Amino acid sequence: MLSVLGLTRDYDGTTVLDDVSFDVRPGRMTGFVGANGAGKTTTMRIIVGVLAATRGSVTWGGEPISVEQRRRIGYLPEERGLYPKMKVHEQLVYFARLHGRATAEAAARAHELLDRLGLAERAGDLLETLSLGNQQRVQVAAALMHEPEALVMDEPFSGLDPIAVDAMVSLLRDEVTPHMPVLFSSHQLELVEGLCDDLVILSHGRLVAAGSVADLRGREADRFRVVLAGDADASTLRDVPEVVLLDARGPEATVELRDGPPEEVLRALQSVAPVAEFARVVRPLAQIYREAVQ
Ligand SMILES: Nc1ncnc2c1ncn2[C@@H]1O[C@H](COP(=O)(O)OP(=O)(O)OP(=O)(O)O)[C@@H](O)[C@H]1O
Repeated sequence: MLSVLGLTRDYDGTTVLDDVSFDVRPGRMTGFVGANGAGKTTTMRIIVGVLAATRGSVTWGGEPISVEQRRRIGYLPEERGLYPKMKVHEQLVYFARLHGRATAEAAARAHELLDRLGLAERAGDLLETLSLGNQQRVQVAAALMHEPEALVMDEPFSGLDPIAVDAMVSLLRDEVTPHMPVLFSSHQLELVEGLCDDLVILSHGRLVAAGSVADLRGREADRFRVVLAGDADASTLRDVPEVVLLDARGPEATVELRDGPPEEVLRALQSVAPVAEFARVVRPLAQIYREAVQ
């Protein structure tokens, strides 16, 4: 497990990251979200070791992270870091060689990754001749070239079209092993929602929420939407002792379960009126996010 403990970073006396602690659990995708300037890039840079913390630490497996461990992280930097005048395939091999990979092995891996990302035909082209979205795909391939043991990716999906996002998501899913912690920042909440298991939310340099998406949603796990059949008035559900009626409009209502498993509650509701629909309310991630940063 990769963890940050009490991370704090000051710039010229201004604290931009304030006592931030969270875990990036292995084998799970952790989405890292927060408004512009919240401190995500700063945190990621500290994790990979290109920026020093003012206070706090980064650990891997419970021990302070070593230089060697940091080399085994696949990092996608925000500022990107490819050579515009170098050919795509050559460039990927070069990055893998920097990580000590043999040339033949690196060449095969580069072909495989370019193929997975739909860029096989561009292998021999100069990077600068690719569209920005395609350069982004090459950047992701570069981060994966040395078969990293952890991934830290700063907005890997920004600027990608939906097809490219799908290819990237599928590639990441294949690359993530059960031992691999993965942290990626994004402003695309629907994407994070579909992809991540855990979520870390920063606001103004402070941690406001961290945990599994299921847990963060679970705060309202017992909230159900009820639609009564016909034009029955849902306000009559006020008399059902098993629920608290939160909202009623025509035949539709939102209720919170007070007592008992959902099947029993449904039976209690049906004793008042025929029920056409009874479904747990799942809060969209965007709502969890807005509530957390408010
Ligand atoms: N080199 C620097 N000198 C001074 N302030 C900096 C420096 N780098 C970052 N900051 C400040 O630190 C704060 C956090 O920035 P950071 O880039 O970590 O945020 P972020 O969450 O990644 O934002 P974004 O979503 O826009 O990428 C911002 O207020 C930024 O202006």
